[in-house]
Amino acid sequence: MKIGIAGNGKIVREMIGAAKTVAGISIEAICSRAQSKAKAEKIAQECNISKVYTDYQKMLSDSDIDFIYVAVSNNVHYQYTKQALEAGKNVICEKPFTVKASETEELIQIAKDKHLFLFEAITVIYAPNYQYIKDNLKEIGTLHYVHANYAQYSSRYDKYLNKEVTPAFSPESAGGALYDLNIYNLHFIVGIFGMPKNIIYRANLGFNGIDTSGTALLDYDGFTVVCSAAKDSESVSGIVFQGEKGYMRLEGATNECALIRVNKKGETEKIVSKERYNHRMINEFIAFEQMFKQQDYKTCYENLDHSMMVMKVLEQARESGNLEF
Ligand SMILES: NC(=O)C1=CN([C@@H]2O[C@H](COP(=O)(O)OP(=O)(O)OC[C@H]3O[C@@H](n4cnc5c(N)ncnc54)[C@H](OP(=O)(O)O)[C@@H]3O)[C@@H](O)[C@H]2O)C=CC1
Ligand SMILES: O=C1CO[C@H](CO)[C@@H](O)[C@@H]1O
Repeated sequence: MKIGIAGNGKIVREMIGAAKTVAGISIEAICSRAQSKAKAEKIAQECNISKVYTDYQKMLSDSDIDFIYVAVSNNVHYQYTKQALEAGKNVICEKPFTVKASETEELIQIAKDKHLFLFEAITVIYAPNYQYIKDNLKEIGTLHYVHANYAQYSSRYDKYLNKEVTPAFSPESAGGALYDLNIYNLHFIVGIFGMPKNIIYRANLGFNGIDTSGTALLDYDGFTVVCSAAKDSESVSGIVFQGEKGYMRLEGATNECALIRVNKKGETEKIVSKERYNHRMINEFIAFEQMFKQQDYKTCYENLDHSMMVMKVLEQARESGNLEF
């Protein structure tokens, strides 16, 4: 799996560190807009990447590359991914897939038509602890309440308060708490329970109309799920599943899926900590490499069906929260 990276931001360094630990993956090139060439050059130098591009089309015509990792701001995921697929490259696209559900639908169709791999870089669905909860949730009996909360005071929020808007807080870049953090809760919940019957989103809007935090309510048969996320305040993050026979709690940030506590009536607490690597992105890159090596389009396209469902939920939440992008 020979990867060319589009982007030079915070996640790119993390991805390089994680992907480099996976056998079978190499990073061939990095591409940045001309105005930010220096940032890409610095990453290339520090991370030992041999090629730096400032022209995306040139990177797309590089025959040493078979995958593009799209790690630019959310509003340009669609454009970058579409161009890559049309150039015959497989793509790993950062979360959230696109701004609109119809864009994701179109990308999936192009990938299928061209028989290419298309992965959403979403840690959650590749985490062993997510799979554990999915497989074992029935142990706690009939569910009545689920609450997911991912609250992390953003390293960019102080700038935002000083009216310096980074992509993570910009409506033009499709940033905000729903698209940046609550997306992880939605992947987790939709991955387990499927499409909700009804979705509403109530946002706390900042001075530029971005949701700095907010809560989505997802109605399922017999129970409601609360999905909250905050970039403007810190709290205890996690997901609680409450059933008639007990409760299960995923501890910590939803994208980490670090630890599960299972408490069943009359039993001592069970702690589950399935195999984890020292970076949350390693599991997903192992899975991508395996699917590519085994030419496992079936799993890839099943995961795309899941991403598509999440995009529909995300879009309904955005519309219900009156977010202006
Ligand atoms: N999987 C994970 O754990 C994480 C995923 N992410 C995702 O990664 C992506 C990038 O986030 P992050 O690295 O934090 O963002 P940064 O704000 O650090 O970087 C933004 C990147 O987007 C580029 N960019 C911004 N606007 C445009 C544009 N109009 N056209 C082309 N490129 C543009 C910037 O390039 P330039 O320098 O030229 O402006 C820069 O490379 C997001 O989609 C985010 O959701 C982020 C963090 C964690
Ligand atoms: O996806 C993400 C996960 O964590 C980050 C914070 O550390 C977020 O900012 C980010 O966009």
